[in-house]
Amino acid sequence: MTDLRDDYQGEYPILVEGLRNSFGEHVIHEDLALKVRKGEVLGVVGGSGTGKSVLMRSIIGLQQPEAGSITVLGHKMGDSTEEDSIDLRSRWGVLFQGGALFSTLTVGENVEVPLKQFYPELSDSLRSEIARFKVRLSGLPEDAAFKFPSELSGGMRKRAGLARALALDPELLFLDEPTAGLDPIGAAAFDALTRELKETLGLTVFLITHDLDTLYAICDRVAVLADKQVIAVGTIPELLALDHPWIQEYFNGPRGRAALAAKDDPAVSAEQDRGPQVEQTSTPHAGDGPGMDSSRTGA
Ligand SMILES: Nc1ncnc2c1ncn2[C@@H]1O[C@H](COP(=O)(O)OP(=O)(O)OP(=O)(O)O)[C@@H](O)[C@H]1O
Repeated sequence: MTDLRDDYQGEYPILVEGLRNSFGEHVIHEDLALKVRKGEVLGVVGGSGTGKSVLMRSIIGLQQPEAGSITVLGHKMGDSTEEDSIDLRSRWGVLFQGGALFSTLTVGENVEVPLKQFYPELSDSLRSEIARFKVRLSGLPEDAAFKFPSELSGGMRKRAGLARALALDPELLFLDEPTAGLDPIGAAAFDALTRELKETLGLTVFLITHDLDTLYAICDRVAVLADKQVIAVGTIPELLALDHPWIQEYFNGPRGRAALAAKDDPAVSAEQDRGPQVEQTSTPHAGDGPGMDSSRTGA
């Protein structure tokens, strides 16, 4: 297998341009563009059904787009040889909604699945040792490796899913609503773990969430999906400077204000305030509402 791990030096490990997805008459994305920066946690938000999961599935090759180009770690999706696309798949990890663990396998065996698939030459003992390490890395006690998913709490199952996503030492981590269904303490702990792993492992994280606390706590920037496109990308203060109605309602509504009030870490706040200028990635059109012209995108 070709090893492409060292050949990517670019600024944007994920580049999406002109993306179109539809199911029958139902157009989900039209001319959607997005650039994910290396080493950032990018939050992806949008109303229900705006196509956040379909976007993620398109990026990781589980959804064949009708048009557009998607470049991941310098490789154009769809253009690679079979060997290269297998190699590419080993460079990202995915935590799907609900964890998607195999219920008949223990946690450790779940983590071993991708190891077996991509590195069949590993001995059983080494594979099992790596799996136990990933389990611990995800904040679970080592004995969790020997338990079945049904024996774990929801929060522990999420961590088990994360352990599997980290099995191959990925450069990119995709998380689809990781804190959904967790109690506030469990959700905060998962957020802290995500941020810590991102820092220590140098991950780039694509994070779909409805959780405002998560956005405030760990996201470097947030991309907003609406009207079939990514209508804006920026730090939360930058997004708040736009007077798009959905953005205002989302971040400035009662829940948004509560999340802001709950955010008590000044370091996170300072980091967000220092963030880069907001990018407006879509072409403004009638549905974008007032304030989405390019003269208003800078915070
Ligand atoms: N395989 C499919 N076949 C038909 N329609 C689909 C398929 N997958 C997704 N859709 C539709 O595409 C739209 C976008 O779905 P998607 O799951 O990406 O939304 P989302 O933004 O992630 O929503 P939520 O926040 O509720 O999870 C929805 O209307 C959904 O019904």
